[in-house]
Amino acid sequence: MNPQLEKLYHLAGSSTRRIIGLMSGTSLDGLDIALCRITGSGLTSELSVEQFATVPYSEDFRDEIRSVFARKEIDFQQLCLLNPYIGIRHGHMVLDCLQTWNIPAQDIDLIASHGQTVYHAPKKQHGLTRFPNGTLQIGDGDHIAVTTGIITISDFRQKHVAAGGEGAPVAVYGDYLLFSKKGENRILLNMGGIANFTYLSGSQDAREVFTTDTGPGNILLDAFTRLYFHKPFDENGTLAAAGTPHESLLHALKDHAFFTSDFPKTTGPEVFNIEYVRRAQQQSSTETIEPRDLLATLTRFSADTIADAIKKTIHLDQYHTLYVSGGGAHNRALMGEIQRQVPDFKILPMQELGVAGDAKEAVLFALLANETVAGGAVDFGGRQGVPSITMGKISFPG
Ligand SMILES: Nc1ncnc2c1ncn2[C@@H]1O[C@H](COP(=O)(O)OP(=O)(O)OP(=O)(O)O)[C@@H](O)[C@H]1O
Ligand SMILES: CC(=O)N[C@H]1[C@@H]2OC[C@@H](O2)[C@@H](O)[C@@H]1O[C@H](C)C(=O)O
Repeated sequence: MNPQLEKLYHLAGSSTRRIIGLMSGTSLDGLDIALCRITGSGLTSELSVEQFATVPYSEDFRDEIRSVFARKEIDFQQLCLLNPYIGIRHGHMVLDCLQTWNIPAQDIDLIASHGQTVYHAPKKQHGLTRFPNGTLQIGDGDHIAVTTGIITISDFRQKHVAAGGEGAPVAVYGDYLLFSKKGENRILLNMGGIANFTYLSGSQDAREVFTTDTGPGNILLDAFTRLYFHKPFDENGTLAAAGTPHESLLHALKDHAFFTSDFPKTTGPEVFNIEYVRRAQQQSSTETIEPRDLLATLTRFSADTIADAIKKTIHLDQYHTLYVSGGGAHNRALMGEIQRQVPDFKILPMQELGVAGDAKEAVLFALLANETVAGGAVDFGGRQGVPSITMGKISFPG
């Protein structure tokens, strides 16, 4: 037997695994690195986060990615080169963290790498009937494995697409295994560049699980804060809080097919970008709006579309607790607006469930890898959007 395969075989049979989850999302703020200890698999998985760090991307690295990010037309050589380059850079970021944490690479069983999404094209968005849903994550797993010497599982979203999904949201699998609780209806809202949520029924029945993207989270707020205030994001939402939302612009922003198409659905910066807002400004004759008022309007846009998606898909006559994660949880203007729209919900930070909100997505990829080697497919009842599968491709270091 190939010794690497043998190693993996033993790993699959052992009771506990140490897995590093890697996530770099649509905000391009950096690489989230979560070292997790996972015991068991499936609904009996027990996970503890031993270490967590976000390694910020340098402005140069961000610009390299931006040159191919969510663009229909790109320099193809740049994409070809970024695929190994991001893998190698991510590998080195892991090694640097391990050194800081004083943990030898040999003590790590697996890396679970999401990669960098560069383009997301669900059918509902591209509209080309002869093509399937499409999504592309780069930063190849072979390069991470060879750079770190650690078996790497990567490219999770393709199996989801192959099984009929849109390639996202995939956090739902880990959400269900780690955070569903008998007797409590939970909504786990993640506000990164794009916002999404998972609904976990208090029945704990996997077939009642629901997940969808809702539209923009921070992505438009970041873009206009950068443009007008030369800062990476609207810290704590203070700029938006100093402005006044503009109703006709808000109306124009919501006038898009994404918001009327059926749930579940996914989206990305291919749709929600600066040009999207500029078009809505033209449509509502608000081109000269004050930057703070624009941010206040965009904050309402995110909050309204998040609350609308929840109200349209979940029966609100029952008691619900909403747990928030992702960078948007730090934005008080956004959080305040969401609470105003679902006044009966108890809103708590993800931390209450034992995982820090900023670490959640990286942790969930570690859990997906754990399922790939030691678990199996949970039966979500063939429900559209949550295929019953395990995901990821395995890369050996040698
Ligand atoms: N203190 C803060 N105040 C306001 N916003 C914040 C704060 N800290 C982080 N953010 C926001 O969170 C963003 C990063 O969030 P996160 O890392 O969850 O996104 P992501 O994982 O890149 O996106 P996605 O989940 O869509 O892939 C920042 O770009 C910023 O907009
Ligand atoms: C294609 C892609 O990378 N989508 C991301 C993005 O960021 C948030 C939202 O859009 C979500 O659907 C997804 O990530 C999370 C981790 C998911 O798949 O659950």
